[in-house]
Amino acid sequence: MSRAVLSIGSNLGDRLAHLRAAVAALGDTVLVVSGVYETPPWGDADQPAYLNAAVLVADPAAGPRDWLARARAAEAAAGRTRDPERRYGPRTLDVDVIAVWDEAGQPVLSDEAELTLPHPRAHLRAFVLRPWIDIEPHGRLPGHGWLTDLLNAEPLASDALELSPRPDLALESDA
Ligand SMILES: Nc1ncnc2c1ncn2[C@@H]1O[C@H](COP(=O)(O)OP(=O)(O)OP(=O)(O)O)[C@@H](O)[C@H]1O
Ligand SMILES: Nc1nc2c(c(=O)[nH]1)N=C(CO)CN2
Repeated sequence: MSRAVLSIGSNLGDRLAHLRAAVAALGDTVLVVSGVYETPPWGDADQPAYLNAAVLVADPAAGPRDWLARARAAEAAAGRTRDPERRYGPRTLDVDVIAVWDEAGQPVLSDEAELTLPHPRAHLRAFVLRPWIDIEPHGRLPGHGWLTDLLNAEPLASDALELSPRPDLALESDA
């Protein structure tokens, strides 16, 4: 059983619809979806606020590259657009593969440019860790430790105060 945590984010157009489209595109691989958070832009301040969430997915047949391909397909399904000139600029939908575990429950590590695991900036991003804690309160980011420790220490603790839970924006259509 390969398991993965994906981070989804949107700050252009109908942000909630884009997140919902991502969850729909992941189909029955989706085990749990976090709450939705409104988050200040990270890495490039001059853009609108994001909606972010985390999704736990599983598929006995999927390898790490399959999760990347599915992330890209989910972005395409939501009509991903972005400004190619801006590294951390606005986008209709971003789906990142944060971490993958193999069938034995061991974290998959990779330093390839096309798929780096765990995601090389996940430990710096409250907008990734906070939603992930919703669905795995005792989770660990491989190589970095407990999610709650990471989020409770500076500088992420300050960033976490800037995240707004949006319980009014449910992602699962049957929620
Ligand atoms: N864990 C990963 N998840 C998603 N993409 C990855 C990962 N590791 C490497 N990549 C590669 O990163 C490249 C850029 O991805 P993307 O456009 O989503 O980056 P970004 O969202 O602008 O920045 P960031 O990766 O910091 O969120 C992709 O071509 C992809 O192959
Ligand atoms: N709050 C927030 N900021 C970001 C996000 C995101 O999903 N949420 N994604 C980015 C892409 O690299 C850059 N900055």
